[in-house]
Amino acid sequence: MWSNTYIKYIGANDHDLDLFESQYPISHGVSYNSYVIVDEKIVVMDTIDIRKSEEWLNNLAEKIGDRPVDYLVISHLEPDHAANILELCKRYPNMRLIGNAQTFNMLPNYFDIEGLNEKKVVVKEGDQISIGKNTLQFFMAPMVHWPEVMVTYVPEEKVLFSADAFGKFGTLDYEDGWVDEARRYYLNIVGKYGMQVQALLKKLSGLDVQIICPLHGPILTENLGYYINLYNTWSSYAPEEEGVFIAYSSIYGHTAHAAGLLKDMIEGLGKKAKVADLSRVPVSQAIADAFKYSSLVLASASYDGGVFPSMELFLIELVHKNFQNRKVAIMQNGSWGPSAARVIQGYVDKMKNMTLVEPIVTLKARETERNLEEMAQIAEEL
Ligand SMILES: Cc1cc2nc3c(=O)[nH]c(=O)nc-3n(C[C@H](O)[C@H](O)[C@H](O)COP(=O)(O)O)c2cc1C
Repeated sequence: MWSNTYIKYIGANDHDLDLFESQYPISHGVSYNSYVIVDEKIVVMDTIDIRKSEEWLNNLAEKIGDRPVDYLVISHLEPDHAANILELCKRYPNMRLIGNAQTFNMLPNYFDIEGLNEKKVVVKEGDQISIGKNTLQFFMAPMVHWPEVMVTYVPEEKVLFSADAFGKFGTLDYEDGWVDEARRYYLNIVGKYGMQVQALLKKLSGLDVQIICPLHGPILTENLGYYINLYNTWSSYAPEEEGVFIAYSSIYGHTAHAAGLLKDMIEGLGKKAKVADLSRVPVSQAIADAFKYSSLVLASASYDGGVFPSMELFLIELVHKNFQNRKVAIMQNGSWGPSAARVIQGYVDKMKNMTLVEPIVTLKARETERNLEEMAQIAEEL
């Protein structure tokens, strides 16, 4: 793990949590990162999830020995980073808490901290605090993805403490190439707030950042342009890759079969296509793939005069995450009164700048010759 003369990692891996934020499956766990800056003052950069308090307190003690903590910087109050604020206040009664006005509005919702008024140091955009050889400089990042979020820059080390930005699922002892789990993390958790992320990226572009210390996932030490470009793509709702994501919901398998045929047709034209069964793939994965590719196919069985539930959940999430700027095609299946397309279209209408590729394909169980012709047509146009 990267560290330098002043900045030390004191976080912990969680290999056992099943669902992050009670909804995202994390088969390779997650890390809760926390850092201590050991300078003339000792500064802790965020605490940690309650599940790893003991390990974190031991890590901190190992780095600072008997020296007391002077400051705790609170980047935001989400419990996976803030659960130990009260505990740290008890251990270090003279410690000051650094946050912004909104941090201190919200802090009493979580903890009763004795003497909070004397402990708090309220910072605003651009404020600086000297801690010895180094300086902490604060930049507000409201709604990335909580209202009180702020990031901290240490100009002397060219290090950015980026809060949840540039984070990912997966523990630090699991190597996976970063991008897939960072995409799933970003688009599901922060995806709705593209505009606010764009504002933060604009602010950061004026800083000489060479190291990014996020609150989940590895410290980023090289090739930062790659990560920043991806964040720029994701937050501007642009596709990352030309290709078609075919998301289907099927009860008996006919729609699944048609989705597979469409994939073959698209690939036959030399284009990239990926298929996902929405009843089996986690919706967070399907959301990440929908954002990754330039075109989306929504294919579903009809269900009780509407659309199959796994498709409806996916559509609700797409709208919620501000999904936009894509080509979209619709396929419905219904053996007696097809109703899926009407519902799907209602959701697509709520998304910005979507181009519907026609015709809408209606299957009545098995695909017909006519269906195959229609599918060939949408394969061409996607
Ligand atoms: C509970 C239930 C409700 C259904 N509701 C409808 C419906 O409203 N309209 C319709 O045409 N078919 C309905 N169907 C039938 C399926 O949509 C139809 O068999 C379709 O061809 C299934 O495609 P699949 O093989 O991809 O699952 C329903 C099936 C079930 C199990």
